[in-house]
Amino acid sequence: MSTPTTTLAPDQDASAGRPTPPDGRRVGAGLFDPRQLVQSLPDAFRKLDPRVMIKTPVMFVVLVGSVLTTVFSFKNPGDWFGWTVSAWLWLTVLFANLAEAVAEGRGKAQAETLRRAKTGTVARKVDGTVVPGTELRIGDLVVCEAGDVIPGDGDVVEGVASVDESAITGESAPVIRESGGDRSAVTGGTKVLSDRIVVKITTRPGETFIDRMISLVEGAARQKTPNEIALSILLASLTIAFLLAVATLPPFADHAGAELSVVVLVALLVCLIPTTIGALLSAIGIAGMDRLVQRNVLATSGRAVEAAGDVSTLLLDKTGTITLGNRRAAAFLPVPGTTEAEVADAAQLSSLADETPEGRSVVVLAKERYGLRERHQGELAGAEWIEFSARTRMSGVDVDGRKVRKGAASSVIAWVAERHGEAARHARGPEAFQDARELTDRIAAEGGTPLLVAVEDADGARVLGVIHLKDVVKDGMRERFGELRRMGIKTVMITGDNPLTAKAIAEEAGVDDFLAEATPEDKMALIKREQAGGKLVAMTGDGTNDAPALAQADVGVAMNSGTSAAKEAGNMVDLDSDPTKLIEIVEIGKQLLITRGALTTFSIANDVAKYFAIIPALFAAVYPGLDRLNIMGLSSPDSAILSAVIFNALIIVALVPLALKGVRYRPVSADRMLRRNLAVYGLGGLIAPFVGIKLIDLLLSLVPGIG
Ligand SMILES: Nc1ncnc2c1ncn2[C@@H]1O[C@H](COP(=O)(O)OP(=O)(O)OP(=O)(O)O)[C@@H](O)[C@H]1O
Ligand SMILES: [K+]
Ligand SMILES: [Mg+2]
Repeated sequence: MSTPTTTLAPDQDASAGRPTPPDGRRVGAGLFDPRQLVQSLPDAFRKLDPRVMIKTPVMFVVLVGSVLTTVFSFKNPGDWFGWTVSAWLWLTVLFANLAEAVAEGRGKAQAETLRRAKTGTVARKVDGTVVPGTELRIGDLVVCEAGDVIPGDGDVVEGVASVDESAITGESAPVIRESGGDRSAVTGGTKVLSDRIVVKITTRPGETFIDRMISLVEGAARQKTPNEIALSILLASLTIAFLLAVATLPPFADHAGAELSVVVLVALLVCLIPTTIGALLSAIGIAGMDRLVQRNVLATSGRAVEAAGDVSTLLLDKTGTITLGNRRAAAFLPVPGTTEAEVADAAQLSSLADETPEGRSVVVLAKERYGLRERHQGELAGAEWIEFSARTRMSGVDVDGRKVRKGAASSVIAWVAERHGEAARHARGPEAFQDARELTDRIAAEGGTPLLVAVEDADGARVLGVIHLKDVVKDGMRERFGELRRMGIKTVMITGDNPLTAKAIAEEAGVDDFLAEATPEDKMALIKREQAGGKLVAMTGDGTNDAPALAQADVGVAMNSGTSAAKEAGNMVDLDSDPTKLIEIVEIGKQLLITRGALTTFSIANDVAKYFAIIPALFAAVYPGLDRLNIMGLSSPDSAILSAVIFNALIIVALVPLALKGVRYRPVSADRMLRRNLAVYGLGGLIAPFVGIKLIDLLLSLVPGIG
């Protein structure tokens, strides 16, 4: 294993915890540029293919209507009305396709950049053979050195290196990838900047992370989500109902002595069926995915994004998510009978090989405050290092017949108790730990993490004192959790820390609940319990330990810096490896659902008004009394029908920016949001056409020959 030539410490993973702008939006994201409409025009025409159109039944009906009215117009070439209606019906279909094309267009540029990262890598296998990156198989071991582009996805099995992941994250600062830990996954297409690593390939060529990212941002892998399918069925049913209703009109009109042309019937049908939402539905879904991509989150399915919108329980890690995560040693506190320097010395000794941020901070504090110099590995030949694990909650060293341990109070006390057996000096049993307990409880009550330091030597096993680890709750957490609460989401903090510390931090941060001394099994059990109560659960994770829970959660966000297992198990990956992102993901999911709901409401409401424009127009000649329904006072039957058709088409384009950007979103309960949106978009949907159609009618009446 080569030593890293970079000075970047592993916890300085540059992307982790990168500050996002206050509103969570990257510059440029969500902005709508009218030029996109023009750029997407060719795609909009391509989508006129009936095999593509049939996937949106509402718009397919409009397409058929356009063909019918066009055929009719060819038969009656002198009928300007038929031609105009046909033209606007074609525009309606085109506008719908345009909405989808614009939504897709935003991912295309990103896909292009990604493709560039992919082309032509070669892989050097450990056995010395060189093969093209496309011929790698799962399990192959490849060597990557400074300057190499990593040929495929995998886990580092040997070495540590700094890697430039800007090809996928857009972030130029290098990150550390190393074997063994929760930072072992590497992505094909990223570049090794220093050192040498051996990577075990975990995905087949063509199915790599970048391949998946490309199909994702291009929308190629997009499938309708369950909610979209349900809504599509509703829209199709409405369409069939209106189709039947319109079909009964000719006999009825015949009977009354009125004559209804194909053009008028098609125009009526198109105005009544929910074309607005039919046209915008897929754009809304794509835009939701895109909003996630803009924040460097990749969802494997639209379903995951939707689930994020329905989540009612959020599991958040304490360290690094709610707190800053650089938990540092702040003081060494001796129990009566030992000195501070003794505690510092033992603490430092136990931490010399402890690469966790906590371990390194202990070494630093002992050096700074107590002038203890770092002992070199050479002086400690024969030492057996005990690495920290979340399960044992301890770390330490066995050297020169002396065993030193530091760790969570319960673990260290158990370790000492196991050792001194019947020794006289510990005859008081658990009470012997009273002094230590008092110290740890005091630290924990302030939200600090106490680590007990203990030794076993010729004098027996005993607790020496306590290390006070300090961590700081991130700014603005209380407000964020307040927002989540208003949305009706319960937040649960999960930590391996003791219950007292957990309680103090939970109170300070304002989470609803906490789970202390949590093992991976506890996490899993918690998720299952919440789900059994019919709730959707979201969580983040990075370790192999987290994989089962990530898979079980409805929304499992894996950190890009984490292990391949975690990334495989979750249904989202955060390229920035920022666990706080989960909160934004939920907001994006909610916004997606709300946007879809709002535009559906608007669509159905705005069709009602068209009724009042068209029905009186149809029967004005035979039933003059119906003219009372003509509350808009439209100038003529032809103008009324045409105005309604034109409005019906234009409203689609007018709403494209809203569909892409999402409706304005505030953290309130789903109930209040629903009521508010019914009021705004329902009422708006009712009123807008009255105004719009009247205006168009006025404009049309200026054209000679109409009205
Ligand atoms: N380097 C270490 N050496 C010894 N003990 C440690 C070390 N780091 C942490 N501990 C102890 O182990 C406990 C569990 O740590 P772990 O990292 O699993 O959870 P955590 O960081 O407290 O919470 P989170 O789940 O949010 O990461 C800590 O509360 C602490 O008491
Ligand atoms: K309509
Ligand atoms: Mg931890």
